[in-house]
Amino acid sequence: MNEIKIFSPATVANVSCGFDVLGFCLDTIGDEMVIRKTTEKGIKITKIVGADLPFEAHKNVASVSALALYNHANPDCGFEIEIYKNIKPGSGIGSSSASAAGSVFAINELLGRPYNQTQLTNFAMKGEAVASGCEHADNIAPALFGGFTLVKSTTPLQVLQLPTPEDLFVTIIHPQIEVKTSEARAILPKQIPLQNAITQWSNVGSLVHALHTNDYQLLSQALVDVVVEPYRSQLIPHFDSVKTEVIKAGALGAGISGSGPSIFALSKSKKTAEDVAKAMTTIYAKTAINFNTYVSKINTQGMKILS
Ligand SMILES: Nc1ncnc2c1ncn2[C@@H]1O[C@H](COP(=O)(O)OP(=O)(O)O)[C@@H](O)[C@H]1O
Ligand SMILES: N[C@@H](CCOP(=O)(O)O)C(=O)O
Repeated sequence: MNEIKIFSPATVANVSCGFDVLGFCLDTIGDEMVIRKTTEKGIKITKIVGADLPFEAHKNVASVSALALYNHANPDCGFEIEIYKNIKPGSGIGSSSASAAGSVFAINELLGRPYNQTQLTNFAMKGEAVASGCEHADNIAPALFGGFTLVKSTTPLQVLQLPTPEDLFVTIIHPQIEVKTSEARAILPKQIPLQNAITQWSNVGSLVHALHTNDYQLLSQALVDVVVEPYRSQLIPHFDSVKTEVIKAGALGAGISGSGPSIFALSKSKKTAEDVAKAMTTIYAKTAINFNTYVSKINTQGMKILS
């Protein structure tokens, strides 16, 4: 095989209580990428459609992660990368991760799969670090493994795959203002009060238990973030109203998707997720802010090979 076309999914990191460790993968939103072998050695970005992103290999996260794998594998060919962006950069639904994870997934396929998902995650984290200033894996892991993931540690990298309850649906609203992950990280405090830490780790444990036991009530109670949300929600206009209205519409809970500005909500059925989308839309429709809404199942497969 000399060429591959893939669907590289959007992801929701943090899932309220799990800053930098929890994430899940989306089904209906994602980029497409075409990667092909070349006789000329090295990694080149040859086409970017849908976003204004750098072509320089050391600046684009897709080539940075691809180079990490390439330098390790030292194959006797090169690769060129085409990126078709559907996930807006700075949206909070893992735009940079989709590129960073997509390129290593595709090159691994073209090389006959020498690396496992954990090794691919490690390579992709090098790209993610260019975008966010930090090697976090909470978007990369669900993009590569699919479903819900928990990053137990990054050094050494250990990713736990969590179960996905059958009826769980996600609603996303993306108000079109850009929040750079690096900036949304810079505003966070370096230390947190002990009582907040206790609340947060009790919620992370409960959320993981709820996924294992299909306990939607516990899941709803656990979708709370007392550590990061109080700071970042100030960057997102109408965040509090959206949260209040989506709960009235039947959502189990809602929070900031990744570093924002997207807001996610989880619901127990597609119908409720669609009602939640209407509630979100009603709020932003009254403002001058452009927005997109999406309803998606959790994608348990992760990356998809299109051809
Ligand atoms: N292939 C790429 N896809 C998306 N963003 C990229 C890519 N390469 C570099 N970037 C940079 O990464 C930043 C967007 O990443 P980030 O702030 O983490 O947003 P997101 O939450 O959407 O991933 C932008 O500064 C963008 O220029
Ligand atoms: N844990 C990170 C996740 C960033 O996600 P993104 O989709 O905004 O890139 C953080 O919260 O900083």
